[in-house]
Amino acid sequence: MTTSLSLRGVSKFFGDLPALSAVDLSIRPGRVHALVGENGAGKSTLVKILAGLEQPSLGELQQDGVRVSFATRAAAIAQGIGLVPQQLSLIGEMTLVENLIVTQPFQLARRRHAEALLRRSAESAGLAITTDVPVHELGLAERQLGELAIALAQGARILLLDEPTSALGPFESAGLFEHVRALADSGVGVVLITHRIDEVRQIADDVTVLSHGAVALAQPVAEVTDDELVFAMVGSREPTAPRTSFQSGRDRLVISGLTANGAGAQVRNLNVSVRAGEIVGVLGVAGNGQNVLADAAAGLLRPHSGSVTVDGVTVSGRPDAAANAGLAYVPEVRASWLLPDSEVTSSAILRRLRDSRFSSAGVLRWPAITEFTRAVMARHDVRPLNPRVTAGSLSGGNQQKLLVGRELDGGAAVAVLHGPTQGLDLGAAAAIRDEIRGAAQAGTAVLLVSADIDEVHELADRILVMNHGEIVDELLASEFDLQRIGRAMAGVSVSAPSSAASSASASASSLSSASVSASTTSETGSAA
Ligand SMILES: Nc1ncnc2c1ncn2[C@@H]1O[C@H](COP(=O)(O)OP(=O)(O)OP(=O)(O)O)[C@@H](O)[C@H]1O
Repeated sequence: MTTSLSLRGVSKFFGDLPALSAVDLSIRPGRVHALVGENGAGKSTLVKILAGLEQPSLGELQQDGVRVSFATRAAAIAQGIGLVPQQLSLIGEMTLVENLIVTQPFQLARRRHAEALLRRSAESAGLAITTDVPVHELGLAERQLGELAIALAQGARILLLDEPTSALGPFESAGLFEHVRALADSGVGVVLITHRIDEVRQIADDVTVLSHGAVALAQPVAEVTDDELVFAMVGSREPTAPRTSFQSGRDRLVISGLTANGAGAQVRNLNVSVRAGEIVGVLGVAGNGQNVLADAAAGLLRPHSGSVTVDGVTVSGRPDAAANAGLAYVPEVRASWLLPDSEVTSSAILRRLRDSRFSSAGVLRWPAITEFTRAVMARHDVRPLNPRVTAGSLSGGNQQKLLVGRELDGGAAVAVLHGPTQGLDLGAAAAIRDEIRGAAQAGTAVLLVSADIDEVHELADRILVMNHGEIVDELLASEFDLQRIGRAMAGVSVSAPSSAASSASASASSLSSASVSASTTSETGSAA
């Protein structure tokens, strides 16, 4: 059974601030509707209204042409509205089956029934999921597919996907889109929030651009050009500064013989050093140990063997020592490094609690903290510029700007950045890349772990490729070769004979097309 869902003249105010203004939008069976717009444009708010998590201040929802209201998430689920939120919502200690049961405890009291339902829903959509381990042991891509399977098991006929690909590499994104396309072809209506124009082209039938809460453009994708989309999203901007060439400095981050276990992955015998002023990019299909490398480099994981030093100080397994040695860290999951329920001030000084400017004799100095927070927010364009709002009320992109800004401010010795621009719009991503270049210019050694090949291409002086927990290839920026990187990411030996290379050619060509169109995005981002 199919269903359509629309918003008619919907506005949403938080206090006096309008997050949405008189928005019309229709989601139709069998069609994928892309929702794009700058950070803070109102995309997540719109999706939350469709999902029953927020109520419109004005206007109405219609399902199959009839006025409806979803007072709660459960009410929307009952009407077939599935949601995969931006911050993944699964409970880490539970399996996917248990996560499904807690959403519908009455209907799914029997575990065997819930498990069969989840498996059946996943299989019918071709999703490979693991149902018998706690969710925190799954990689991000697997969790995303798990959320999708749960939405289907709940009977979703409309799927709301809030930036499902922001932390995924091109392989996982392509895989996810295949499933989404198949679901749409079976009659499901899909809303996809994304910042990437190549993704709009790849999968969407219709596109709506939100700008400052209002609809700036709404058209079938086939009838709109990239330039029109970019202009509707960002207007016009100054070009970003190119990276000046890297002058070799001393080793600041040294990882020697590192073997460690982390969330669902292992790294083996890694040797990486990053010099002052150097940006080393790490690429790999998600789940191949990049997050373990990043956590270990930040001192958060105790390795089985090997060590991590920052300016000669051993920091492995010692996050305090890492912070004292001047290590900045932006983890893949930003929620773990911010305090969403507290005012932005708390998140801004989280890593500076012992700074004498902000506390003395155990007493916090709030005027200084508030002033500092306001300055961080202003410097990094975090909106709204109000230190008193909770960090969790900031849009996803503004949370990311706060986090990256907080970490890079103050001249770090080493910066370990995992997906620093994920979830950012073109302008904000360009600003963060400028900050990363600026930090390197000032002598910070940067380890940049990213799923975004274009970003690594644009920033890195050297590129490492990871597969199955090992570094399988290393290239200088001047040796950048997409086919070679694609083969290494796909686990095909770099010096593979042509028969093996041809088996990887499908992945390499999908990589290539992802990147060609993605480079359109970043070029427009910098040129627009
Ligand atoms: N619960 C809330 N309380 C106060 N303001 C909020 C709340 N939720 C959202 N906002 C504000 O509404 C505006 C729109 O936010 P929203 O999260 O919808 O943007 P977005 O387009 O999804 O951004 P992003 O791309 O960064 O995720 C922002 O200014 C945000 O700060």
